[in-house]
Amino acid sequence: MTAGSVTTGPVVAARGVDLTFPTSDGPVHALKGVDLTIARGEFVSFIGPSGCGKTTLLRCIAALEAPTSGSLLVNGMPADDARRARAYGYVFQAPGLYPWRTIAANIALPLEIMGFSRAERQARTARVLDLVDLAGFGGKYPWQLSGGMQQRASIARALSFDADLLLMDEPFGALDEIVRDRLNEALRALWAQTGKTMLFVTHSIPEAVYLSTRIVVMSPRPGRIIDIIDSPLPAERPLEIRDSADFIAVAHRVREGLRAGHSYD
Ligand SMILES: Nc1ncnc2c1ncn2[C@@H]1O[C@H](COP(=O)(O)OP(=O)(O)OP(=O)(O)O)[C@@H](O)[C@H]1O
Repeated sequence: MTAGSVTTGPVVAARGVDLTFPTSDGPVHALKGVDLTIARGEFVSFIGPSGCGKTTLLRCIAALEAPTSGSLLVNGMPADDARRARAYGYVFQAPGLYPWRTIAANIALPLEIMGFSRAERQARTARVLDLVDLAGFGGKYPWQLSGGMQQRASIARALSFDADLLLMDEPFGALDEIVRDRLNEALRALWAQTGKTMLFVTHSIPEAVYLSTRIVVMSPRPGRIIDIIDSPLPAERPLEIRDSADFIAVAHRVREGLRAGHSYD
């Protein structure tokens, strides 16, 4: 068994999840009535305008926020228990690598905290560096790597303890389009190779459509799900698939959902 893994049942089961933040300007309804079931091995993207609750939903799954009401199970257990069982790796928009540590030492940090032996840390670090195509860069410092390579290193760090679930909050948002295309291809390959469940927040329609087996379209005030699209695209996805009729049709449906949920205020 890998960290936090279970063999059956959904990875995420959310029923009527609401989250209201009390603020000095009154309550903010970050999430309202979220119902969502995510099966093992899915690649699910969350897309929607700023403030629709994408990050809040990911943070609830990670037990970094607690819903105000509703039920949320991760690997069949309360999200808090799943966090303690190290059910997930989390990748943020900024790579968040410590500049005084080498790439390998950054990746090994969670393993150090978890008490893995030195030999095990080295073996795992080498394996995940290989998975993100950074073999040979472990001895470099973050500033010696491009932005795209740094983000791959942060994905490697999230993979290092082999959780079955990867939560990614706009990991490629700050990168230029060409680098982003390459990382999208690499992430699909990584997903196919590892079979992990991936939850991915993005503002980009092409990125969501290219990557996902399902796309969750969200809308703000209150943050809610307005559409869930099963992708008809094949597993094999060269970048040129973006010119196909199926791709364009899904992108169109996502855009329509975003437009319907947009209040223009
Ligand atoms: N800790 C907090 N306290 C008060 N309000 C919050 C807090 N965290 C989020 N919010 C509010 O909840 C709503 C949802 O925020 P969230 O960050 O989840 O949206 P998002 O869809 O991820 O946005 P973005 O695309 O800009 O990252 C927003 O109105 C936000 O201002």
